[in-house]
Amino acid sequence: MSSTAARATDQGPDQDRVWTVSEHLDDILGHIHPLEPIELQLLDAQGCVLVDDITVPVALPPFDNSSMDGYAVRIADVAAATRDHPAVLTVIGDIAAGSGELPAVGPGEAARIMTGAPVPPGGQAVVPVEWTDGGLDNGPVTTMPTRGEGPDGGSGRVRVYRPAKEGQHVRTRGSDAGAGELALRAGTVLGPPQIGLLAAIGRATVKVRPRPRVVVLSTGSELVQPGEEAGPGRIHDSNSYQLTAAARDAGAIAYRVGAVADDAATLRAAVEDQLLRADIVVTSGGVSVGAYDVVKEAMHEVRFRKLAMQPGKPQGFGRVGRDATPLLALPGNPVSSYVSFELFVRPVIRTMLGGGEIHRPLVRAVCPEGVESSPEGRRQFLRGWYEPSAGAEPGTVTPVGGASSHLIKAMAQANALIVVPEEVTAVAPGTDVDVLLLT
Ligand SMILES: Nc1nc2c(c(=O)[nH]1)N[C@H]1C(S)=C(S)[C@@H](COP(=O)(O)OP(=O)(O)OC[C@H]3O[C@@H](n4cnc5c(N)ncnc54)[C@H](O)[C@@H]3O)O[C@H]1N2
Ligand code: MOO
Repeated sequence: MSSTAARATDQGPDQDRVWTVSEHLDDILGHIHPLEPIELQLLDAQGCVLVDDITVPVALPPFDNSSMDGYAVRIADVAAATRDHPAVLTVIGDIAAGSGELPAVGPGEAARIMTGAPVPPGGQAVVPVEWTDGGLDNGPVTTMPTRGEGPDGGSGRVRVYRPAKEGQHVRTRGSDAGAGELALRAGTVLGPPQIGLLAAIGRATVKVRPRPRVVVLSTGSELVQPGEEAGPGRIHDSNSYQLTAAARDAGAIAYRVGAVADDAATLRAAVEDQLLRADIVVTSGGVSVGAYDVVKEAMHEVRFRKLAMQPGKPQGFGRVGRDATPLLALPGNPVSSYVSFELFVRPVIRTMLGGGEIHRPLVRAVCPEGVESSPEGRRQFLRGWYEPSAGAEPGTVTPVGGASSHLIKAMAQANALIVVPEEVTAVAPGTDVDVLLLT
């Protein structure tokens, strides 16, 4: 063993011990903190966690406004209106959404008003245009005559066929939220409706914990980029794509770095180059016991260990560079790297985000087929297809493909991981199992 390799392994009498999944996760999360808040433009804050309570600065809506295209009227004027005996009112003008100057509606008068337009002084209710003749003196209409035809539709008067109640079709000032009311609580994850609310109350920016920036590097001289021909003995680099997509899915900003060849100096330089834009570095491959295990060779700050899990036995974790950026070194087998991401990298991203769920949901489900064998002493994560049940009963889960960690197609056909505990070596058909949901 070279001196570099000696430093790269957990030290002491314990160095060959096998770590449990939770010990490794706890060790990692013990070094991870939510990122420092920053002020972001609204759309850049999507999916981020709000740092402060946000209050409504001015009432929402800010003024009484119409919820219908119609006529602003006085109640008394239309109280006795019927189809046979309509109220006939003088139309004094148009009020469009955005109007600043409002005509006052006096007795016997109506103002044509559009949805969202401010209700004018004197206007006590809005009668929808469908309750009127639209000013055309030809019975009820279904739409308003357009602007070009004049506010009164030609006659200067409108016939109203139904009475209206005070405030009918008027959305009052503050009916959504009053000034000073709590709009969003600190800790809220900003989804589309929350971003809409912030915009509605006039906020252009908001203080949130930013998305962690994850740099994904794959290692291996056998790797060829998709789109290029894979020559003899070579394969396409799928891990860097899968892991970058997984990082985005977890809420991170992810940068995929093309595969780095199995050369320690090249890998070290590539990692150091990336540190400037990384809150987390994820590598795939090069962590086992082979002669070309480059991550182990290059990253002396990383502690490499064996975990009691399958797939995903070899893992590394350390902090690199001036900012002690966390680096998670995942095994290269495609299923191993993805399962490791879900178990270890996703919680790191979610912890840095500072809110929301850290882990994928874990449910119980019946496994009608059972599991023929599972290695003793290792927690197995089998790929599965989970179907929820219609009622309160547990759903079902069916294994997809075998246990081997090169089965990329089966992984892509699964939506869950069946968790078989360390002490269980077989699952009888029809037994309940733990299932980690991946969607
Ligand atoms: N003698 C032993 N050999 C191995 C052991 C062991 O304990 N003793 N552990 C096995 C296990 S478990 C795993 S997992 C792998 C981990 O190996 P590495 O992390 O060093 O990964 P590589 O050797 O670089 O690659 C493994 C496998 O995955 C393919 N690969 C790698 N990168 C990619 C990528 N970006 N896209 C697609 N496929 C990739 C690579 O070609 C190999 O087939 O070690 C076992 N060996
Ligand atoms: O642990 Mo390896 O990750 O089984 O293929």
